Amino acid sequence: MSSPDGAPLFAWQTPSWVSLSTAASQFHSDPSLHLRRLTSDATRCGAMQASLSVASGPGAGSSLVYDYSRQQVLPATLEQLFDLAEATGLSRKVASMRAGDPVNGTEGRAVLHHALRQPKGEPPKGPEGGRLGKAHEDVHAVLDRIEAFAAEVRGGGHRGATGESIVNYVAVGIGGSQLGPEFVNEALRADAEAAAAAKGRTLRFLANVDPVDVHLSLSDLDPARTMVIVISKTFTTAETMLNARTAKRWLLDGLGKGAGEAAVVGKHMVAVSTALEKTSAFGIKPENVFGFWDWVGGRYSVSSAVGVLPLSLLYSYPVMQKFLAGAHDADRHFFEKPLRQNIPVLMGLLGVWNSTFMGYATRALLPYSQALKRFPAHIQQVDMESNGKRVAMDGTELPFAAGEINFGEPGTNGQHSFYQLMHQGRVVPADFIGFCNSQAPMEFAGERVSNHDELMANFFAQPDALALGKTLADCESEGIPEALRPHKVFSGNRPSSSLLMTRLDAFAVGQLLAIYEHRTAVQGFVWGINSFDQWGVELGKALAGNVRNQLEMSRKNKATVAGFSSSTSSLLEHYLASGK
Ligand SMILES: O=P(O)(O)OC[C@H]1O[C@](O)(CO)[C@@H](O)[C@@H]1O
Repeated sequence: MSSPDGAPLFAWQTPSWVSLSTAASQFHSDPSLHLRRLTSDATRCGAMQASLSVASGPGAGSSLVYDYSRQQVLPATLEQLFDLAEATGLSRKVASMRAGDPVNGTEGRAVLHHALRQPKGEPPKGPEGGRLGKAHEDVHAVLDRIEAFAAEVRGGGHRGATGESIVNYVAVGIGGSQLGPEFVNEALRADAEAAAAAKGRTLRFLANVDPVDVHLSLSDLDPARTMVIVISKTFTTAETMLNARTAKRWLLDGLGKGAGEAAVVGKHMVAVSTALEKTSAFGIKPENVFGFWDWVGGRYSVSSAVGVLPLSLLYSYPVMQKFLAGAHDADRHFFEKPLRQNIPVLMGLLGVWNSTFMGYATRALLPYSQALKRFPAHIQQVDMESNGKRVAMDGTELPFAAGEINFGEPGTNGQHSFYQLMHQGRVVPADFIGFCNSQAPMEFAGERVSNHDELMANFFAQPDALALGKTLADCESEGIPEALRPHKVFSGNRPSSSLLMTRLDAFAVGQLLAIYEHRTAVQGFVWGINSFDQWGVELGKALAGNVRNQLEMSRKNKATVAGFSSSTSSLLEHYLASGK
C-alpha cells in the first residue's frame, strides 16, 4: 500500500478510515440509527446474510448461514468497509498468504495452515505451484504416517512395553499445542460416528505446569495402557518440557523395572514437533515423531499433526479426514468468494468496525452447543495472540488499539452468568453460533424430548433482546411499578451476528475452525499488522527464567533474593519463607 508519492500509506491514513470514523460518530449520536429501526427494514436484513452450502462429499447437504443484520451498519457503512479493505490491499494480502509468500515478515515465514487441509492428490495450482507442491507432498507424507500409526495402535499392532494394548492417550502441550486439539476433542465427544470410534479409549490434555494438572491427568491411568504424546512446535516450551520429563518418569516408574527405558519410551512416547533434533535428544525415536513446518503457527496448528495425531488415535483417522475436508471447504470459500459474500471477510470487517470505529473492545463468542465449550478458549488464543499488536508491519506505532478481547461460554449457561452486563451494562458485540440439529437428539418411549428446541429458542431470542431492548413505554404498558421501571429498561442497540449451521460433525468443526482463523487474518491484514508472530509472550518467559534461577539458588544455598523489583522481592521472600 502506498500513496501517490510512493510513501507507505497506513490504514489510518486512507480516506475510508476518515469516513468510517464519521459514520461511527453518527451511529453513536443519531437515535434513528437504533437497531430497533434498522432491523424493521426487511430489505436491509435480507441483504445482510451470506451462506455456504455443501453439495457433495463428507459435508453433503449441510449449510451455514451467517446473518449480520443485527450489526450497527447500513449498506453504505458496508461499502465504506469494503473500500477500506481495498485501500489496505486485503485481496492482495490474502492471495499472498495463499501463495506462500512470507507474510509473517518479522520471522520471514510463509503462513500456510490452509495447505494442511488441501486434499491428497490435489496440489495447489498456480505460479507458486512448485513451492506449494513441496508443502503438499510433505503434508501428505506425514498424514499417511499418522493414518498408518493410528491404525496400528488402535488395531493392537503397536502394543505397550508389557504387551498390553494402548487405549489411553495423554497429549502434553500448551497454548496452540493444546487449545485447538482440546476444542476439537470436546466438539466430537457426542458426535455419533466419533463417539463410536472412541469407545473404550480416553484422551487427556496435560498443559499446565501446575502439579495438580499432572496429578489429575496421570494418577488414575495405567501406564501399561497409556501413550504420552509430547506436542511442541519448538520443543523448548518450559511447561511442556517439564511435563514431558515428568510423564517419562511416571512411565518409567510404572513400567521401567522389567521393560527397560528404551522399550518404555519407544512404545509409550511419541512427539509432534518441528524441532526433530530436539525430539531425538529427548530420546523419542525418529519413527515416533510426526513433524510439521515453520509455516504453521502454533495457534494455527490444530490441522497439522498437532491435532490430527492425538485425535486420530482417539477417533480414528477417517473421522479426522472429515475434519480436514470441512476446513478445506471453508478455505476455498475464503480464497474464492467475492468479498461481499465472503463470510470470514464480512466477519473480519465487522470486527474492525466494532472495535476500531465503534469503540467496542470486547467480543463474546456464544456457541449454543455444549460440545463447543472449548471453542471460545481456542479462538481467544487464535485472535488475541495474533492481533494483540502495537505496531504496523514496518514497526510504525499504531495510533489505535488493534485486537479485541475475546471471551465466551456456551449458551444457555452464559445467560445465567455474564449476559446481565451485555444487556444492561457495557456493549459487547457477540457471535451467536447454533445448529439446526442436535448431536444428541433424545427420545423416550417414541416421544421427542424438546431440549434442543429449548436451547435454540434462546439462541434465537437473545440477539433480539440485545438489539431491540425494551423501552420505558414498554415497561409502562406492562404495568411495571414506576420505581422499578428504570431497572427494567433495556436500551438495546447492542450488535451481534448469528451463525446457523445444519449440524455439528467433524466436517462442520473443520469449517468453523477455518472461518474463525481467516476472520482473524482479515482483521490483521486490514489493520496492517503482523498477525502471525507473538513477540509479546517473550518478556514474561525471560523474567520467569530469572525467578526460576533465584528459587533454585535460594532453596539450595539459601541465597538472598536480589535483582528484582521491590514488589517481586518482597513477595518472593514471603513465598520462600512460607512455602515448602
Ligand atoms: O508448541 P510450543 O512451541 O510448545 O509453543 C506453545 C505455545 O507457546 C506460544 O509460543 C506462546 O508462549 C504459543 O504461540 C504456542 O502456541
